[in-house]
Amino acid sequence: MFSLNNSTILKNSLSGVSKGWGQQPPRKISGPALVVVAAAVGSNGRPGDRNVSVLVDNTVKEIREVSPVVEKESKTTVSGGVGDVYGEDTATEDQSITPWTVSVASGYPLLRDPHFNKGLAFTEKEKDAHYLRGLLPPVVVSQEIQVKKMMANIRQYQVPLQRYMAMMDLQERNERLFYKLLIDNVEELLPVVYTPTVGEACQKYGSIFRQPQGLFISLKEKGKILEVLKNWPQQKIQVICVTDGERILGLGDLGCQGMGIPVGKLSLYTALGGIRPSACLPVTIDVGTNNEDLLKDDFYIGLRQRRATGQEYAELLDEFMSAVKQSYGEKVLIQFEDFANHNAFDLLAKYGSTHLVFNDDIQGTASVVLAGLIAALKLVGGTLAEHTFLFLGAGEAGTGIAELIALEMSKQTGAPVEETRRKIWMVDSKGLIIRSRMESLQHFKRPWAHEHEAVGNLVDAVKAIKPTVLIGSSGAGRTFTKEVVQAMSSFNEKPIILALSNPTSQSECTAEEAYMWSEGRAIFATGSPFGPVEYNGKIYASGQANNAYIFPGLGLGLIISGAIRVHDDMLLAASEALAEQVSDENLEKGLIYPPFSNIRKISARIAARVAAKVYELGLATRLPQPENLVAYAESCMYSPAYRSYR
Ligand SMILES: NC(=O)C1=CN([C@@H]2O[C@H](COP(=O)(O)OP(=O)(O)OC[C@H]3O[C@@H](n4cnc5c(N)ncnc54)[C@H](OP(=O)(O)O)[C@@H]3O)[C@@H](O)[C@H]2O)C=CC1
Ligand SMILES: CC(=O)C(=O)O
Ligand SMILES: [Mg+2]
Repeated sequence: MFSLNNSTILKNSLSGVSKGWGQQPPRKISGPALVVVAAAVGSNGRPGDRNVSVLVDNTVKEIREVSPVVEKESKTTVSGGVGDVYGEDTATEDQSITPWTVSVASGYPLLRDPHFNKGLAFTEKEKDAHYLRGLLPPVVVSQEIQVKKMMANIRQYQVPLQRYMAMMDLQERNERLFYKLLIDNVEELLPVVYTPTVGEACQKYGSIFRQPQGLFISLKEKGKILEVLKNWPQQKIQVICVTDGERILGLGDLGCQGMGIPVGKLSLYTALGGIRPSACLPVTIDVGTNNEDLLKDDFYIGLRQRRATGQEYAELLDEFMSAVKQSYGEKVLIQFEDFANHNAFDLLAKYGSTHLVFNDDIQGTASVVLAGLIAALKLVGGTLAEHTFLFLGAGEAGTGIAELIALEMSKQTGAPVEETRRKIWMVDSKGLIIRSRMESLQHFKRPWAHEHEAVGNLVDAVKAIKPTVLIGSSGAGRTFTKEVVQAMSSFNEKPIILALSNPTSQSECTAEEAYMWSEGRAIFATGSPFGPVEYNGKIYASGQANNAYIFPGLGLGLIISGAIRVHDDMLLAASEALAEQVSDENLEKGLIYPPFSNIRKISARIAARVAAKVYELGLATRLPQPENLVAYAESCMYSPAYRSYR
């Protein structure tokens, strides 16, 4: 679909084109939306196709108008007197028809277009101007009433997945209302559109699939990715979130069904970071799956083959990265999400110097955890370098966080990073990472292999290392046992314990367990949200250590400055900006993150700090630098309020 704002047809009136149900005769309009739909996927360049010129923002653009193949054969009329213009009713199952339509987005199609639909909020004037009379009941309601009604509806669903589906339905029906709902009720709806519910949605994505919400690029599209990108209705893309579905949260390989993750992340880019929805493109690269259950599942939506690896994988990714740059330019931000670590680090290293890329699991998580630690120091005292860190899980999240902490320590103390890394220890599935294991370690674990005797499990590692900070990033649930938390609490007055793994089922421990086993002393945060906990008559609220605090603001900062590369200093800037948003009041409650209810203000501040760093590093292309970056960032943010249609 081509969505053309404030457009007027220049030439080639659409009168020769068949009209679909409820479409109006062709006419000149200056309304909200001239939408020309050419949804004939796979029908490129057939005889009968022609180009149509339209005026978009004072520029003449050519679009391809696709002819229906069976039009000539379908003169019959189906019962009820409705002309079977497209032949779709009379065609037999073995005849081909083309699913195409060309329409002006008024009348019925306007109600079916999620970008422009306002539902019951169309005004009387709009109903007249846009052929909506009779298509809607007489009432005209405000967006606020619509929000109230939708929230009441959503709250009636007890099952989280039903809430998720209700939100997705809304997004496909009325995009602005979806974002208004999400922005105004962010703390309540974040767990619905994001972790933990999005995890279950991905597991069941095949069963609940209704409408494509992003681009599926599989091995079948090899050699054609540039064309595939053109099938997406929007062409002014600023942010892409891409996954290959191999490490979806802590749920493992979900193949093509990982699509829920880029869709969810990008809805946060809009709701939390103010990036226009039409500028966001969710992508799933499908190279197969090694998940046997999915391969056997009738409802699985992806390629039914085991994962392609090596050159075949690399070539598809390479074609994708080139096509993206060619289609959207140098400054499109590409966020890698939930790739398995054997690809994630390599992709980041490979494209980090040629594209504006960012790995959320490695870098975004690092930035959010560092922010939480900077805030936590106000509660426990000392500098970063005076603390000792132990990670359970030495993958993308764990080693990414560790590296940023070591970098920040190095900046603060002047000591080389090789030295500051020694304050950080890691346990993986084989025990403590130590020098004697060096030969067998993946490259990203090697900097963390310190001299020590072998330690086989977490509780012994805690007792041996005596960390002040324990961070869970293993994806393995319930690994912070009573013994582990009690050991941490035996030598720390206020142990800092972060259980980062998602979704809730994979959390290293629950909030209740953390407070109970530490006798209320833990400074605790989790990747997925937990409600407040009462222990010994006192209420404890834990924060959410999730990269959702960082990537929307970081992305906004990169975009408003026209950044061409991501640099570690930008991650540090984002951490500092986030840590500064933690108030004394938050800290008094034991919270090391500010509430999500303020997230748009927080994102604007993060964006401003990141943009300032982009300018400072000479990586900005939007010149001159705005004087007040916070105000500028706020002014650039998407608002979901309805627009008035002429
Ligand atoms: N809160 C947030 O914002 C974020 C949370 N996460 C979460 O972090 C988790 C891990 O993600 P990521 O780092 O990308 O995953 P990786 O697969 O890259 O790393 C997982 C690591 O955990 C280790 N591990 C797995 N099981 C165990 C176990 N039972 N005991 C000890 N170590 C174990 C693995 O060991 P080995 O190498 O030996 O196999 C590996 O080192 C996921 O649940 C994810 O949802 C991720 C990003 C952001
Ligand atoms: C939050 C996130 O990015 C993850 O769990 O993978
Ligand atoms: Mg992730």
